[in-house]
Amino acid sequence: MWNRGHQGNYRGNKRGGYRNGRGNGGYDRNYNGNYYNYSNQHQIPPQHQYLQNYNHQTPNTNYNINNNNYQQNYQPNYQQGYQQRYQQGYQNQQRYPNNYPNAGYETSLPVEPLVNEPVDEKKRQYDEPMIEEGKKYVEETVKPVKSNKKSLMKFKRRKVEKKVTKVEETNLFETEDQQTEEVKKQPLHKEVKEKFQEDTLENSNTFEESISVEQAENEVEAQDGKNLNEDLDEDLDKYLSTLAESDKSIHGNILNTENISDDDIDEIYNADLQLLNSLNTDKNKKIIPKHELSTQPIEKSFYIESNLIKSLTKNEVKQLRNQDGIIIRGKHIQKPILEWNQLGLPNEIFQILQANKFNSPTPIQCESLPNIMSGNDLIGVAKTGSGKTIAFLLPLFRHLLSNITNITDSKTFLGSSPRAIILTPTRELSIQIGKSAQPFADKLGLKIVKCYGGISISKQINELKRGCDILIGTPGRIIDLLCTNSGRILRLSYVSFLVMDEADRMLDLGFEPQIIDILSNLRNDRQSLLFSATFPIKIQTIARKILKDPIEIIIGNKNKVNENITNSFHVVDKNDEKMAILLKTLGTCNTEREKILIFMEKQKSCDEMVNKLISRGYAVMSLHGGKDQYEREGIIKDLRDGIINILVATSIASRGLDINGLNMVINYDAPSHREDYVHRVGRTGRGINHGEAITFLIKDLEDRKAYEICQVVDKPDSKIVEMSEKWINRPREESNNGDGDGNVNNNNNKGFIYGFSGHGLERLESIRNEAQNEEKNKYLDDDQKPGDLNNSKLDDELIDSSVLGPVDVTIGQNGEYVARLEINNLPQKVRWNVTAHETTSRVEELASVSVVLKGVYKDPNSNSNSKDEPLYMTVEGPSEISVRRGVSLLQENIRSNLQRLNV
Ligand SMILES: Nc1ncnc2c1ncn2[C@@H]1O[C@H](COP(=O)(O)OP(=O)(O)OP(=O)(O)O)[C@@H](O)[C@H]1O
Repeated sequence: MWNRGHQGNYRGNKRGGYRNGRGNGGYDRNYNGNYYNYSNQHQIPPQHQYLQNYNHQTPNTNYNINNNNYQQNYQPNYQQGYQQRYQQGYQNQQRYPNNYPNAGYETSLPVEPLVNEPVDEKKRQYDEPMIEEGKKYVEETVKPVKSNKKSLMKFKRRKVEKKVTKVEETNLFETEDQQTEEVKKQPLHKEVKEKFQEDTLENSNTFEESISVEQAENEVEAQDGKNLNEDLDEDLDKYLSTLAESDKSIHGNILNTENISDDDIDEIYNADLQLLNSLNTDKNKKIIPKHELSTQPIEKSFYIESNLIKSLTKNEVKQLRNQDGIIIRGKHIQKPILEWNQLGLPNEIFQILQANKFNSPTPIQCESLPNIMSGNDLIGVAKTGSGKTIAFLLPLFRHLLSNITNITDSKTFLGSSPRAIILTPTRELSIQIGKSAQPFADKLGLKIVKCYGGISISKQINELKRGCDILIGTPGRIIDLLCTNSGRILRLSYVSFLVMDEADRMLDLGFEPQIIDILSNLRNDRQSLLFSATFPIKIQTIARKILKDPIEIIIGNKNKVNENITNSFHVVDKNDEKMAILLKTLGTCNTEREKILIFMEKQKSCDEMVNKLISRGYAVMSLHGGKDQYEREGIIKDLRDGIINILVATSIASRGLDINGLNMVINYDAPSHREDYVHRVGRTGRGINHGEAITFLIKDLEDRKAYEICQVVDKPDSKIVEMSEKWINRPREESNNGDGDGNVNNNNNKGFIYGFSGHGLERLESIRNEAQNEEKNKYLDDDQKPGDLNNSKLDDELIDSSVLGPVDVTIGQNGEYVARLEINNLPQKVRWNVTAHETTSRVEELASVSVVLKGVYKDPNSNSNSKDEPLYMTVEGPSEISVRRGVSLLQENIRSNLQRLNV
């Protein structure tokens, strides 16, 4: 019985939840009203007391719905698990009332535990008090309410007729709390509940599809949005449900990808664009509707040099710059400022700077502020935590205050015409920038809207309809919004100020086309800024295309770790040795007061680490791409507020996070690339604070990682220098040139020695490319390796059209969807690239599929009798959409590599 009920709830949860962006398959939100992930065995509420109890209570609890034995695993633990999660949910509802607007109302919780399986005696002594407490609470306060799909539809139809105006009314409330309270009192809620109970009684036998009042309200809320916005026509509704469907499929699939390393799952929406294009319209490409660009003159230059700055001689300026290791290039460069008052900032801004105790500007601020405020485009590269955000925010505000744009609204346009846009690669960074900008915006009367994936698009639409001066967001979601309702919700034609933060990351992820798409909707004469802490050479080239005659400012040694951070290393023989050292390290920290960020490579490892640390009494949570946006924000807030002191995360937390008191970063799994190292450890030692970074490296296995780290750490530890040199001086199987016929010669074991001398960064870049090639070699059979690296042409007919053409998706034995991509006949470089770990793991991550390389390479020109199948890749996933998406990402990679080779 309970199984059926539970399944119904789960399904209803997914269906009800996705509309408001919460029900990301697997998060038992409706069930317990909080962020509990089925796939995480011991996801914890952020109370220390509870952390400890929890661990003892259900050490073997397994709620992993991916597991085929899910029901078996789940059932025995249901009783205590449900009670625990319920309590956890209740605690969280109290802590985050705004996240749980229906807290205190009916929930879908069953009144009675539904199973009576014997509970392990050992556990019972821990469990009983909590079960009793939970049971009591449930009996006293929670009423069971269920309905079914039919009743929901019936109810929704009635709602549509009534044209509710709830959202407009709620805007009148001053605080969110007040709003929540008032909303509860409104007739809408009463009506929702009554109608639901009525319908529920009528249909109480239909258990399978039961959904809760909360879900129903969510659905109705989404519907209300539609009623409110009569002008949002059917297209929008269709569009939203399309998004929701893809959301559902993507997030549902995330549960299956706990082993992926989630460098950046944030950009899932970016990669979804293609998918959305095909789903949303019959056209293949989603076109951003064009708006007429504003031609109002833009005032960009506000800076007037103060007398003191005027008096600085060239030599003095040079000396000042030398002290901070500043390199500055470009035309019409301004001298740096030394004090805030040399900028002519409005009083309101000045007051906030004072309130924040930002007594004087940091070097990146000193150099960039006068240059930006003189109207220049600018590329700013400065270390993590060096104050780049203020360096672009202050000129942005100044720009908006001086450009009072006259926005002409046509009758058909319903949304916002922001005047400034800040693009970020991740949601977290959007939130972080929004947080820094909000106090200024409040004082200056400017409206900020944040738009990023993972949360309800309809809420963002509603926000945009109320106006926006500054749009902060990730490219994928912004494009979605630009296309929404035929471009009547958001247009960028009035944007005169563009910022791209962590720009290298955005471009590096391969989202250049999306960015170009967005930029093509902006005025050409806008002012553009680009900021980052790392700036690899290849990205610089692209950046220069986007900006006009930019001034380039590089503070300190670019791509280097901030010197406020002490870097230390533990070289271990085996992975297993790390845990003991970690515990010893944590033992020496005051984990009650200090905050620590531990980086791991995989989502699953993060969750496992959390369990281990909880069992030792630490207040810890994990953060990775498998968690939905609400959850991620809640976890960061908990760390910020000191509710937890340790966060275990994948590289998703490596950029933008600015947490006060975070004084240690531990790279339990070392990062693969130098930029990642810089950003990860840059979460500590921010502003004027000192930080500590500890990195574990495995002897012999991670020499290359040591090498990467040595490039960005000032005085690296002798242990890792040794590893790094081992990598540099490694005997290396040099590729032979082949004989031109595709036949492979024997390898010569030529020693290939790189030194540090030579051509600086370019030299290092070429070494790095070599390293990447080495990695690619691992994926290929011996007879594939050497070949002709310059072999760029192959007969067209050898490239089977099935590689780039439509691919069949079939259903496998276990109900999974599978597609096959023939890659045997592709040129070697293209094969290497598409099979490289970086490519496949990114595709797996973005499309929530698994990509496997199969078969063996067969020279298309030779008549081999081998029975093996020629090299191919399989893309496997739980939905056709995800598989097609995986295939199209791989094809895109192949296509761009073929183009590069000029095939
Ligand atoms: N002039 C200043 N004086 C003192 N503190 C400052 C100043 N400017 C910024 N800060 C503080 O320094 C910290 C780091 O700033 P910010 O987040 O802008 O760094 P960042 O350079 O963008 O780092 P990252 O590249 O890691 O995102 C923040 O807490 C910010 O409030």
